[in-house]
Amino acid sequence: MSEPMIVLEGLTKSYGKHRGIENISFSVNSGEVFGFIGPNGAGKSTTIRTLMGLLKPTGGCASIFGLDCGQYAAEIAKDVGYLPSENCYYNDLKVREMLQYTADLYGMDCNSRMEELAERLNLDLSRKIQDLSLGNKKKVGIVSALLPSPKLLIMDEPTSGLDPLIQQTFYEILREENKRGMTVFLSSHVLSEVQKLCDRVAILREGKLIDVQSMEELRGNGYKKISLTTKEPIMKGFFSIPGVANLKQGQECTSASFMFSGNTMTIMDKLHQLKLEDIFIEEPSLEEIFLHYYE
Ligand SMILES: Nc1ncnc2c1ncn2[C@@H]1O[C@H](COP(=O)(O)OP(=O)(O)OP(=O)(O)O)[C@@H](O)[C@H]1O
Repeated sequence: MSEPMIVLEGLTKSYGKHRGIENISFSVNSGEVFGFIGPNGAGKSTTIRTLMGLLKPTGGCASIFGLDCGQYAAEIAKDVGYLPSENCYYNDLKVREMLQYTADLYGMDCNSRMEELAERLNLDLSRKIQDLSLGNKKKVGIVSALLPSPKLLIMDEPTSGLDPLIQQTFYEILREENKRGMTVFLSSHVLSEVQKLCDRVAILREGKLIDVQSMEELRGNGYKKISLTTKEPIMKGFFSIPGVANLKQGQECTSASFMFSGNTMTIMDKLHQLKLEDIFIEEPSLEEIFLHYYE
């Protein structure tokens, strides 16, 4: 069993009267790719900034590498690559100079890695930061976080603003780095992204942790998505049986879609009673599995 690399215990941060995050507890193991997911305003950035020691918690505590995040922020930062949700750069610098500055901070010679990452992400090292598009600025942040080959990578919404092809390259890079031993903690409000990359995911809503699940658990919860049309109207309450969720019926009552988890024979018996015109039984997307968390 691998050691926890990040531990949050009852972590709370309020901004005066405004809620930030409340009583968040979970841990991220060494070697994991861990997703942190929630809609806008859920508290992802607040949590990450607290982990980086940029915000002081108003309750609870957090540690990275066994060190308290507030007290040992500088010590921790030596082994962490961090991509904030919004980056502030020295606009006058060229991309290469900016990245060299990062390498110097870590006291490392990262030239060949800089060239390689920039080439893969299609980032022009000779341009001035101020002339870059938002997406290209994001790439500077990504390269900067990856540059020192940190033990732990913490990224806040890394792919927002990146075009789909570059996103794919970014996912490849993360997978390779993870194989070589880098632990990854990333926040996102895009489930498909988390689905592609992560081993486990923490689900956040309105500042509170709702659940922590492995991708296998999420996938293996047995839900099937069933959509059907019938030749005759379906009676009201026909699908009021255990295991049916998110039922939606058409106005004419000749179509229905729902999620089902339970005994296959029970639902097959039910379906058998209908004069079916068409039926689709599919694996639901993560979005659909997650829906009930946010309803
Ligand atoms: N400096 C601040 N002062 C007051 N309230 C804040 C401050 N920063 C964040 N909040 C509040 O804390 C809550 C969590 O915000 P946070 O930015 O952490 O969420 P998020 O999940 O990262 O969302 P997004 O994806 O939109 O960045 C929100 O209700 C937000 O309004």
